[in-house]
Amino acid sequence: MADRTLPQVFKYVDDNAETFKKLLKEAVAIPSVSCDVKYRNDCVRMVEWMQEKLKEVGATTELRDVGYQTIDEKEVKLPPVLVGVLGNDPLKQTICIYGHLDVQPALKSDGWDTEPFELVERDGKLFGRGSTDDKGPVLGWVHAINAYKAVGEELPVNLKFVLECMEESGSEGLDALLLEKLKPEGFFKDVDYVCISDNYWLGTTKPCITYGLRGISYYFLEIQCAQMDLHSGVYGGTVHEAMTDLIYLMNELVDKNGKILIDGIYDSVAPLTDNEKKLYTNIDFDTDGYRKSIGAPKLAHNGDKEQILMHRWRFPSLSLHGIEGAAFQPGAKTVIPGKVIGKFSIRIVPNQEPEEVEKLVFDFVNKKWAARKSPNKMRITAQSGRAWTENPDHPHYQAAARATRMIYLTEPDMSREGGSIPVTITLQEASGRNVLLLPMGAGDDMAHSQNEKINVRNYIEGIKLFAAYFHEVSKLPKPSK
Ligand SMILES: NCC(=O)N[C@@H](Cc1c[nH]cn1)C(=O)O
Ligand SMILES: [Zn+2]
Ligand SMILES: [Zn+2]
Repeated sequence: MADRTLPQVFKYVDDNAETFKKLLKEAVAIPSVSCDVKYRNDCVRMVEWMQEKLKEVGATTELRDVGYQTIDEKEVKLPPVLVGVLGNDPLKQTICIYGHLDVQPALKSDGWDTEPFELVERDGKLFGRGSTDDKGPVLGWVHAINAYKAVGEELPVNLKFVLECMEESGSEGLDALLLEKLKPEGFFKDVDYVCISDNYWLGTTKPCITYGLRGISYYFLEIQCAQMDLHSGVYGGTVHEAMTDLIYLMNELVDKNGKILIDGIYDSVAPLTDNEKKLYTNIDFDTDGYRKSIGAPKLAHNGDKEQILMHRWRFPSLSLHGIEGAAFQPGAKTVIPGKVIGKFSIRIVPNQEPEEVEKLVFDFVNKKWAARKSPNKMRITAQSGRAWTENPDHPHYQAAARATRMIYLTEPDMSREGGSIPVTITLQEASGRNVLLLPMGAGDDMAHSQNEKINVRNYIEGIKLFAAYFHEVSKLPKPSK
């Protein structure tokens, strides 16, 4: 590739920033919320919209059926997975790119300043659900490909895409597609590297490259005391209330300092080595800025930087998320809910296995339930995905670091991340290749929260970063089998 290609690509990206924003606006306008079946057609529409974008850059695409999920004993069709292939030159490196097109739910009434599914630009930021998680980054790959095409240069790598629309809901059906269909069909045979852009910088100014994620073990704890909701003036004092039982159980799970109270939960956590300990000391992380950015009065662990990073990245944490069936709307509703479902999750870490964690949680909840001696019905179910770590000393990471330096003129931090992308470890195992997370967004993007955004700078420079990453990976030797 001629030396002037990348500057031309970067200029094209700068010159076309408005077009890239417009496309993100179109993507954000499709409310592809995976956890609510009401939006299932929008998820399918989102996948089809993206299929068109891949076709437009010349990829061959397929929508792969991944079957059904069971919701309230009903079978609901899962959105298809978009699989794409662009280029098959045996002399080039092949990168497999994964991303997701679904989003977390969002309502203006949750406290958004603007409509969540309408991308709004304000103060150099693009606000909208999915702007940073993960529609902006997924579109970034397409824009980077387009930029090479627009300046008349061949893409220096072959690409394979796996884009799903169920990531925010446990990636149902995806592992089976990857391991039982795509792998036997030979999809991974020529894959040399795997790259995912679905996380964020640690802070707001310094880019990073990510080599670890926590897994997630998500629980639904259901308690039923009656066939229907009850008037508390008529029935209060006469029934064993489901909500009272649920609050009791949920309060037994974790203490006020965040210590998980489930017996044995810390037993298999990978021990902290002296070498690993030193890593946390060298990382640039402004704990007070982090605290202020979320408006918290005080952080856990007395705000100690090393402890905060370790508890985000390499220790498990348990969060209580909500209660279905509870009167969460404003107003003094006086009902006794007949059935409530408490939702909580544990972010799991190396070397915790989901099956082992689920058993510990089930045993603990059953023990507490037996001690409670409630006549009500209790049921607990779980869905889980494993933690992932990778070797950050690999040439793939060095290539991504060179690309990052080219765009941001600074050394990226090698970081881990507290969130989860369940399919990462599956891709690592299915391909047998080095997997790398290359974040586009900043640490204050507020993914999953109110007013999610991506900075215009991160979006546009991120597209250049992806183009530079293609260039740097193309120069790597083919990894040995
Ligand atoms: N950007 C990754 C992300 O947000 N992942 C989700 C995954 C998940 C799993 N179950 C529910 N959500 C996360 O919460 O980490
Ligand atoms: Zn995501
Ligand atoms: Zn997410």
